[in-house]
Amino acid sequence: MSELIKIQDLNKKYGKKQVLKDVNLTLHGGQIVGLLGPNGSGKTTLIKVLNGLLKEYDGDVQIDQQAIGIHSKKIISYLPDEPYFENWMTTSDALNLFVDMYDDFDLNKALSLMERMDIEKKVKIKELSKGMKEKFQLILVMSRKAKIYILDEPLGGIDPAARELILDTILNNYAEDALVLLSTHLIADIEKIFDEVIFIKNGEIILHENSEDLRMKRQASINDIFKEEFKC
Ligand SMILES: Nc1ncnc2c1ncn2[C@@H]1O[C@H](COP(=O)(O)OP(=O)(O)OP(=O)(O)O)[C@@H](O)[C@H]1O
Repeated sequence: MSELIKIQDLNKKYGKKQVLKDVNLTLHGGQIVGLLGPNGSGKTTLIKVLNGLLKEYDGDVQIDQQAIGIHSKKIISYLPDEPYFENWMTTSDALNLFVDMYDDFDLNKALSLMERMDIEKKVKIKELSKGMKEKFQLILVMSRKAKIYILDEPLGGIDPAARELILDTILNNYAEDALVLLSTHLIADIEKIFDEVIFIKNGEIILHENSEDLRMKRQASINDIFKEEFKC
């Protein structure tokens, strides 16, 4: 499968604080990759670099074998950790925005997922609950036919009963050769869908492995291995 993300010697500081240290990482298509680390370990910072939202860093980042720019923006479908809708927007305004912005947006897919998750077509987004907003945002992101999906905490505000539906939405809505990079704290709920996992600690990648190999080697779940590594 093709090399979709290649990071070499990435270092990022906020003021004097080093938040990403010598990050080297190569990720291929056809994989769902879990980006796992405790609060403040650098997950969102790394994700923002990949999405071109943070431009000041040292090192080299290639997306689909090109520098971050117009091409990477086109092929990455990104779910940020905070909702980005304007207060006045209805769900149908947001759908129209995605139709206008992205050639690869599948409106029919979004409408059918909204129906499945009981989200109405003309409701004001600010009147949706936190979890409903997150579901709606995930629907928009997964209804693009992107090469790379980057999902920052997609299960954050979703109730346990709906998590399976969200996982199902992720699993069934990406092309076989696409890459899904997903950060989460809810490892136990989601680990079954990971092909690979990355552990990040104080801005350093301390582990990057195939999840099945890791489980076999350590005879434990990813959740337990994570707890052991981070002693929490
Ligand atoms: N805009 C900023 N200015 C200064 N420091 C920042 C800024 N954003 C993040 N940091 C710091 O960078 C470090 C990494 O933060 P980051 O948000 O990437 O962590 P995270 O792993 O995503 O955490 P969480 O799991 O809590 O979301 C933290 O120490 C944080 O305080």
